[in-house]
Amino acid sequence: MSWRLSPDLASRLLGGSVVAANDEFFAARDNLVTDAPPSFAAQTFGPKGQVYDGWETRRRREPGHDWAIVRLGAPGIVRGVVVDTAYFTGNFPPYAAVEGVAVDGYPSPAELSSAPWAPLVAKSPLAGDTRNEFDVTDPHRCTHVRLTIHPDGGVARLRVHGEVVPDPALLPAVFDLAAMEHGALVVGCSNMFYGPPHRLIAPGLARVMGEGWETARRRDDGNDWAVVKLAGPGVVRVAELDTSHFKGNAPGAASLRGADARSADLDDPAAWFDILPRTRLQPDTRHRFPIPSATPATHARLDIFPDGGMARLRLYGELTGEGRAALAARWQSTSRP
Ligand SMILES: NC(=O)NC(NC(N)=O)C(=O)[O-]
Repeated sequence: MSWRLSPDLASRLLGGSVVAANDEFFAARDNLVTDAPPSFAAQTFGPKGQVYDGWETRRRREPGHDWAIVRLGAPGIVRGVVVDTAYFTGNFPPYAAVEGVAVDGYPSPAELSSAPWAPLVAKSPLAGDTRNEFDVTDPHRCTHVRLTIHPDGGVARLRVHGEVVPDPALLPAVFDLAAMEHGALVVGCSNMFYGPPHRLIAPGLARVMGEGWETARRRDDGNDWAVVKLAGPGVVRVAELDTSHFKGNAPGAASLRGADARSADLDDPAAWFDILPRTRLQPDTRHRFPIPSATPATHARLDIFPDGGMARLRLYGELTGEGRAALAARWQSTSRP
């Protein structure tokens, strides 16, 4: 799978935050991790100048560079970075570099400044008003990244795509096996006309309909679906199907099935067993269902009938012993020596 389809670990959707920057005279650093695409309205002048949806520093009058530090929403391995200079034309930085570091606990900006930063993207030329994409090959996990721009200017968004690597010490016995913040991933869906399916597994409650997964109206006899790769092999105990905010467009019913990719081919329909049989849903409701099946799954498939929107899917359960051991090994193997 291309890193472009993997979660943006820096995004506010996952809880990312721009914890420090040396300058943000023209436009606030916080905008770097806004989940929505950047926007622009010409001729909108505030007291400091033209208003930009991004991070923008003042013009340097002495040599140097500007920087911003992002705490990722979840620790993870970075596979690709987008330095998006959307709408910055006469004021984009000609060069940028990105570094990463994994720090335990909750470091202050001062502690981060002396952390052992490692290069993720070497100092590289940027184009203005462009999604500047960079592959990253460093295999170690990061908790923070630092964007450096040379010498100054504006960047609309910093996207840090990669794989979440959850800390096994922080996972209780029963947790949401389908949560993005625990390393789960939406690996396929039938339709995402109005909203991408990864929002189904984002942290917290959706605040509006636009924060959920929504398909187009179907005009055939089929139904829409999404498949989630779970945080690890586990047994689902309680499923939450949340149709919050979908009032005129909630699915009429849904079902959940599981499969174990370690022993079965996911393309084989016989691989899938019932977690929740087809069940009627109500609009704008957080439904919770106890799950009697004790069969471990690595993947879960949500079918909605026939189409519509879902705010969240939560699959609370336990990892198998093997699953927990695999997460511990991955945490170890992604540590920087
Ligand atoms: N017209 C501008 O965008 N000028 C300046 N930037 C802002 N935000 O006003 C600048 O010097 O980069």
